[in-house]
Parts: sequence; C-alpha cells; structure tokens
Amino acid sequence: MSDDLQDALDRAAAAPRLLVALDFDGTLAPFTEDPADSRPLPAAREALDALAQLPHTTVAVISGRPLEFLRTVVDPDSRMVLSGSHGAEVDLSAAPGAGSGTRIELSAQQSDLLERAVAATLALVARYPGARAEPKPAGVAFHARPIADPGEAQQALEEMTAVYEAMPGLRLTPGQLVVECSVLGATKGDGLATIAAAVHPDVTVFAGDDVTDEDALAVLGPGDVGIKVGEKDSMARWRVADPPALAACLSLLAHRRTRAMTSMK
Ligand SMILES: O=P(O)(O)OC[C@H]1O[C@H](O[C@H]2O[C@H](CO)[C@@H](O)[C@H](O)[C@H]2O)[C@H](O)[C@@H](O)[C@@H]1O
Repeated sequence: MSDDLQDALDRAAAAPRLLVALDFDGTLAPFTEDPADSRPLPAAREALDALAQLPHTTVAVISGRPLEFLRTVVDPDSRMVLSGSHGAEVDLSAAPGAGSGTRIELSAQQSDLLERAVAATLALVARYPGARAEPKPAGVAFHARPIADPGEAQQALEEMTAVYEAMPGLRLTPGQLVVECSVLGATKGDGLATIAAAVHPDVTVFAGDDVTDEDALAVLGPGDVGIKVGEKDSMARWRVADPPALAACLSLLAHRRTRAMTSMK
C-alpha cells in the first residue's frame, strides 16, 4: 500500500461520520468460475465486521448481485447497508433512522421485456457449452467464464451483447467475462448517492474493480477516498493490485478507526 493511500485512510479513520462502501466481486471476493461460490476474503470479512460494530461508522456493499444474495452470503448478520442490482435495490435497515430503502417494482411492460431477455439468454446458453445464465430481479447476466476456449467465450459475449442491443428498453452492463442487461436504468452511483443521503458521511471510502464501479467513484467528493482494484482505467485517485491488497487496506482502516473511536470515548 502506498504511503499516500495510508495517509488517506488515516484521514478517513478520523472522520466524525465514516461510510465504507465496497463492490463485491473482484473487490471483496476473488473471482470464481461459479458465481454461487464467491465469498469475501476472510481478512476482508474480519475488517468489515470490526468496522460495522463501531459507532458513527457505516459499512455498505454496492454490487451488481441481487440484494437477496448480498443478504444471505455477504451479510447474514444484517450489519451492513446493502445495494444490489447495480444500485436498483437498496436496504437501509442497518442504518438506524434511515428508512427502508429502494425496492424493485416492475411495470407489466418491464416484466414482459425481462421475460424475453431471459428467454434470449437461455437460448444462447444452450448453444455454448459451459455458459451460464444468472437471473436477477430486474435483469439477467450471461456468464462466459466457464466456456473453456477464450475465443469462443469472447464470441459468445459479442453475440449476447448484439441480442440485448436489439431489444429496445434494455440497459447493458459489460463486466468481467459477463454481459448483463437490465430493464431499469439505475447505476451504482444512484445506490451510493441514496446511501450517502441516508447516513450523511463526512468521508466516504469506496473501492471497486469494474467499469460499473466508475459510476460510484463519480459521485465521490474531493475529501472522499476512491480506490481502484486492479489495472483497468479508472477515475480513482488510489489503486491496489487485487482483493488481498484491498483486504489489507480494510484491515488498516478498521484498526485506525477502532483507535480513533476508542480515544473519543
Ligand atoms: O458489482 P459486483 O459485485 O462486482 O458484481 C458484478 C457481477 O459479478 C459477478 O460476476 C463476476 O463474478 C463471478 C464470480 O466470481 C464470475 O464467475 C464472473 O465471471 C464475474 O463476471 C456476478 O455473478 C454478477 O451477477 C455481478 O453483476
């Protein structure tokens, strides 16, 4: 971790109200072939558990995953604020007095479009051995990671993208060996803005690895700490190599925040 990032985390740890918001896949959890197998790294989980128990400190996970997955796999103890489906779902129940959040309610037209998108995804999955469909409340993801041949995986992603693009009303989200579509237009920037409006942080720390995380990085202010995980282009001011390096940052932040909150007592 660079000295500059350590300084930024030290400053964040001393904030009167701190929000630590994190992407899940590729940030808290390393990639796995089957999305159902993903889990946060133990060091990251330990740091988040410690942070979530501190006063004036909110931990949030903002992910493309369905909210229900985040509730059951990432935060079974309901200590974190959660945003699923790329910002379309928000559960604020871990933030006292903040209200309930945002639920997905689809119109009949949106439900029909979603049904057609799922059918088109399953049709392509049937043509590419190994490919997988992941249905979501307002969309569906086509996964190419399990396709053995990289050229074939790329071709499958391009075909799926073309199919989604030909269906008016779908919003496309590219990702890491995945292409997703949604019948809603929400972004992770919307999710982070909703959470920040509810918990009023003085400083927000946000980390993410993918192109969708740029929407969240875009709503950070000059005093916030935006961290890119990995090597992709980013507007983030700070960068770490991979999920273990991010877990080390979270451990440091948890340690410093614990000390800051203890000395305030
Ligand atoms: O916003 P995120 O938390 O980063 O979620 C983005 C998508 O991540 C998942 O797919 C990615 O991780 C899988 C498990 O490691 C991997 O198999 C896949 O290749 C990656 O693209 C998830 O399955 C999607 O629903 C998320 O939208």
